[in-house]
Amino acid sequence: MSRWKDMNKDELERQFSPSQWSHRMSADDVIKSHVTALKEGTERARGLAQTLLNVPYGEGEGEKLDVYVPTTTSLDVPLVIYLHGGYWQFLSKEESGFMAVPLVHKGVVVVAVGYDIAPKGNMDLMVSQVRRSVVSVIQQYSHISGLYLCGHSAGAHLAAMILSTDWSQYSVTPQIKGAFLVSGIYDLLPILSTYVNEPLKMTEEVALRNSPSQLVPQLKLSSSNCDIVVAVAQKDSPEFRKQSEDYYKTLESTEGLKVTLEDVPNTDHFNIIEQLVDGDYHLTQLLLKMMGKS
Ligand SMILES: N[C@@H](CC(=O)c1ccccc1NC=O)C(=O)O
Repeated sequence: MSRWKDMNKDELERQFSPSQWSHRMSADDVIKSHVTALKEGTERARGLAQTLLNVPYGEGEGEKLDVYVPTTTSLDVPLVIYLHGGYWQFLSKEESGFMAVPLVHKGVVVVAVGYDIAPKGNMDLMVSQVRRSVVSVIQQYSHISGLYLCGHSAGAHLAAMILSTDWSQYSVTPQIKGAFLVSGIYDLLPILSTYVNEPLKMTEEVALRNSPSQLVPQLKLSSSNCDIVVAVAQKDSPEFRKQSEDYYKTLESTEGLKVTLEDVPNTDHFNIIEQLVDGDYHLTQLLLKMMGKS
């Protein structure tokens, strides 16, 4: 029996307000500091790496991505696609290149994908956009040695939706070697009646068809060779932690999937991802190891 169904609206909204659970700062300050950290990290990456900014992956104004390119003579060049968080209604690719410095330094291409956040975009559109961005990336970068995904929060949800795609409707079938799902939401039903859904305006039907927890059979068909890391912050709220634990358990009990749960000590919902600017951070090391670049 899920706990969220027994909660009143206030408690549910508290559980799904990550900023209220930080052990480091007040709610307002942790969000301000998060945006600043991501912006500064992205500016630094744009200064240090070669970049291709605003590359279109579709016809829409918001269907653009940024590429951070390593200078390397190696033939073994993995590529990681980063999907930003922000509850499908905040942030953009403009502050999503922050993780590129340590990765590009090790010879990894980093792609930060933009998508139309709410209220401009809705859930179906965002999922369709990020799926098309993956197709576009593999068409443009056919020489890479491996394709990886990393997503934070709402971006981890979108990454899990990519892993759960029936690619028969697309021109190519991406082979995703690994996925890093950081502090994600995998069951959208609990947020339907909260403030998070106000700009999204999801119905129950929309929430169900866009919940990775409902799509595990498709994930098994499409992504059976993918290494999946489900990472969660020690200081994430109990309901956020439950989302990761439940999704991990469902994947883990599905035969043929390689999945690990990383409970990252001393982190909250925000610095669990911010620290990817640091090459020595546990998750950076794990990501590099997954790509054979540590
Ligand atoms: N109301 C949410 C806001 C939030 O999640 C957020 C806000 C701005 C930028 C990013 C956010 N979340 C995750 O990246 C919270 O309580 O944290």
